[in-house]
Amino acid sequence: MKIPVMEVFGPTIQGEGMVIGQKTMFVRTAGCDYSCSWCDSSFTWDGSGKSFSRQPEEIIEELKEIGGQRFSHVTISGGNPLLHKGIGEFIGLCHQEGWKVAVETQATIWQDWLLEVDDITLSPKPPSSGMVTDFGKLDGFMGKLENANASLKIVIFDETDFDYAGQLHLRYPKTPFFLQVGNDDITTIDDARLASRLIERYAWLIDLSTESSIMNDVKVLPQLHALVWGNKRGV
Ligand SMILES: C[S@@+](CC[C@H](N)C(=O)[O-])C[C@H]1O[C@@H](n2cnc3c(N)ncnc32)[C@H](O)[C@@H]1O
Ligand SMILES: Nc1nc2[nH]cc(C(=O)O)c2c(=O)[nH]1
Ligand code: SF4
Ligand SMILES: [Mg+2]
Repeated sequence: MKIPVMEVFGPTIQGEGMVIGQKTMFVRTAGCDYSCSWCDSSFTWDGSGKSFSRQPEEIIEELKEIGGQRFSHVTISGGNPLLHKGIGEFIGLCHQEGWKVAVETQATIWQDWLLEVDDITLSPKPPSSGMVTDFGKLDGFMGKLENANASLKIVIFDETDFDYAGQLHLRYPKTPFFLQVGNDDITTIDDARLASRLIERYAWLIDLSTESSIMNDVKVLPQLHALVWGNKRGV
């Protein structure tokens, strides 16, 4: 079953969340059921980017062409990869190659193949995104992942987002919980200025977290790739 692919790149490092720093390839799929106001990958869904429909075997070949022997971990992001049923077959092929597989999703659409994923990052969206979380649906989603290696990663832009994250952490206390600095300048090409802005925002988020009695067992992270490469695509 074909999968619409936007870009394949790497090896690079995972810049976010539960396996931050992990050397990995990326497969970015097209299409999203959300339209977050601050989406740093809006080219996957706003019509400004071009995707190609690929069979799972063709994506495996492309990964080998680009990454050679220099990787053993593949991260599937998007857009929302959970829109695509064909990814199940792709994950099976990655495992046959001996590669681990990670997925990034906002946790709005279920596919049974999610249970085959080695590192699952769930990123429900805070109020600043303009999206509204269906908590009932999310409960069902989290329930099915009880025995999986899943984490929650919430992007924070303001104190309302931080309160939303607190609610989520209280609702799912057993799920490893990550707070991530929001990038509020996703178009600048001034990398030095962006890095200093993001470090400032990181300090602000650390302060909020250390002062909170809800956020005790949490990890507070920047987007490492944004600090290293700014808003550059394909890294
Ligand atoms: C582009 S999304 C694709 C996967 C999926 N649609 C999702 O949102 O989880 C990948 C990750 O980037 C995060 N992200 C998107 N825009 C961001 C921004 N401006 N600042 C910080 N993180 C951002 C998302 O919250 C998500 O965790
Ligand atoms: N290096 C790097 N790490 C990432 N972590 C999540 C990404 C994404 O866009 O999903 C991403 C990305 O695009 N690049
Ligand atoms: S859910 Fe992810 S890809 Fe979709 S609009 Fe939001 S940040 Fe972008
Ligand atoms: Mg990104």
